[in-house]
Amino acid sequence: MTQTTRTRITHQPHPQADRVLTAGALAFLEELHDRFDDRRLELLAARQDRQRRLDAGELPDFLTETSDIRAGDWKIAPLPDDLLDRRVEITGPVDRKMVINALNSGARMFMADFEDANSPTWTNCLDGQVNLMDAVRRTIRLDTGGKAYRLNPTTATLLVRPRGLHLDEKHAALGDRALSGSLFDFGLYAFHNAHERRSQGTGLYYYLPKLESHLEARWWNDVFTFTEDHLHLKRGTIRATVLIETILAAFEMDEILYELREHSAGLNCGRWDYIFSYIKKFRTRHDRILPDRAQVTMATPMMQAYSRLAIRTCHRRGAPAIGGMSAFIPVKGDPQKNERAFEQVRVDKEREATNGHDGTWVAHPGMVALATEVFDRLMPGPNQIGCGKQLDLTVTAADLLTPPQGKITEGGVNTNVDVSIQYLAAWLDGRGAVPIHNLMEDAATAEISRAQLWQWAHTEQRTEDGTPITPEGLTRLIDAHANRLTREQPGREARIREAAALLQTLITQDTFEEFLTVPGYQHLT
Ligand SMILES: CC(=O)SCCNC(=O)CCNC(=O)[C@H](O)C(C)(C)COP(=O)(O)OP(=O)(O)OC[C@H]1O[C@@H](n2cnc3c(N)ncnc32)[C@H](O)[C@@H]1OP(=O)(O)O
Ligand SMILES: O=CC(=O)O
Ligand SMILES: [Mg+2]
Repeated sequence: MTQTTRTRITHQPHPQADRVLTAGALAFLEELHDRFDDRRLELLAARQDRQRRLDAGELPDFLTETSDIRAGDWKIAPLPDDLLDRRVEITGPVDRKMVINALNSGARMFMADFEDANSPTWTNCLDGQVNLMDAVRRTIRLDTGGKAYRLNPTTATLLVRPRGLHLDEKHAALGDRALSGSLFDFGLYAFHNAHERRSQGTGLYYYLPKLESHLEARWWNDVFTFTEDHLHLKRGTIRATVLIETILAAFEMDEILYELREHSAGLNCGRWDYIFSYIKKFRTRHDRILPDRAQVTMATPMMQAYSRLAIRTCHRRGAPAIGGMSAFIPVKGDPQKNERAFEQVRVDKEREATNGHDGTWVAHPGMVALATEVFDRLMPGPNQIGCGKQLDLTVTAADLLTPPQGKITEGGVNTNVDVSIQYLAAWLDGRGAVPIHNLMEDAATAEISRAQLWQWAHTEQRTEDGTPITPEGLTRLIDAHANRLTREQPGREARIREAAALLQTLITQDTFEEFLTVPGYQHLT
């Protein structure tokens, strides 16, 4: 254990810790912690209070106390030039090779992810900061022996997604409290890159994950304002796109934009966490059960209402509404499956562009050209903010809350077990995004799988053929899948058993775990 200013770093030194955890950077993190961490914990407690009310039967609705904000005529601050055209955004973990590949991918934007796509090991989190510092300075390189990675002359604009409010950085503590993962990721990127960014004529651009209310947006806005003052940055140097990826935030889109209006760069439809949040918030309600994960597509009325409302809300406020991630990725060695994957992505992107989204997300460089072609064809200008689409739309609470029709199938149950074990095993290995059955899987998609298993077992659902879904039955299924996976993946038995044990606890315990990454983090070094 080493003592550095007031912050205790409780892990063996990272080889580049001297670059990242400088005295100045730690002092800044301490300022953020002292000013904002009590409020963060209060906001997390407020989430629990809200959950208790939902468990008692309350349903979300648009807030009465903020109706003047929804009715009012206001706009977010004008967008900087480099955030006007965001037609294709690639996302990926903060791994060095991925950062270079994503910046070179031809996408307009790259969201470097400390959240869903990152397994927050100490190494990954500190490596990520080093990689971003080098990317901002354009010195990032990698030689793998077989290949030399360098930045192209033209690269994507960088956006950074810090961890959500629920995650701690357990390797850095102040007093008896771990630092907030959000403030750690946000603060280090801001501290090390603000002045470089300013000298390059641009700003610090972020994505904010998993917000559940406009009060959480207010917290982030206060963090931004303090940071700008502290680092002597002009107001609005920091701009953030908020992911609308919880069912509760869908009822507060205007309010979230309003709170962040000096710092906003719009909203994004984070569809996977949105589905997870719907399951989580209504976990005990028999009238809100979702069918198999594969059936909850963006074409369903509930998901269409959410995406169209995001577009309408953003465009009334001069803000971009970015679409979401199709989980289809290129399929190697099977041209037919590959063609189907591209077709799925094409349909998804055409739906988004036609509805009025101003850009979209792709998971893989192989999908950049396709998504760009769709948006070039259907979005002639840099964005669709003034296009008038969705402006006459009315979305009711029922539109957002009515679950899509569909079935729970034996295949759906098996897929959820299989994907959950495989993803957890990868995450525990330090990989936060992986291809499984030719789909991109990350923390958000895996959350859907494990949350469905808990909900189906605890609300006594049956598959379409009448088989009851029970904790005991799921335990047997987890064992069977774990046995098969250990045979298929020699050398990984211990990890697969660890993942299976974690999954079993998550889905058989009486209480629903808020995030799988919270107990999972206890297993990570
Ligand atoms: C719900 C949400 O939050 S979505 C946002 C969070 N999720 C993500 O960001 C997932 C991003 N995608 C990925 O991580 C990856 O595409 C995966 C894990 C799904 C698949 O990765 P791989 O198995 O490595 O794919 P594949 O082998 O086809 O990669 C081919 C090349 O593309 C690169 N690549 C693949 N995906 C990406 C990406 N998102 N960004 C940059 N480079 C990428 C690989 O590094 C590899 O490079 P190389 O040829 O130089 O070695
Ligand atoms: O972060 C994105 C999502 O879909 O979840
Ligand atoms: Mg998400």
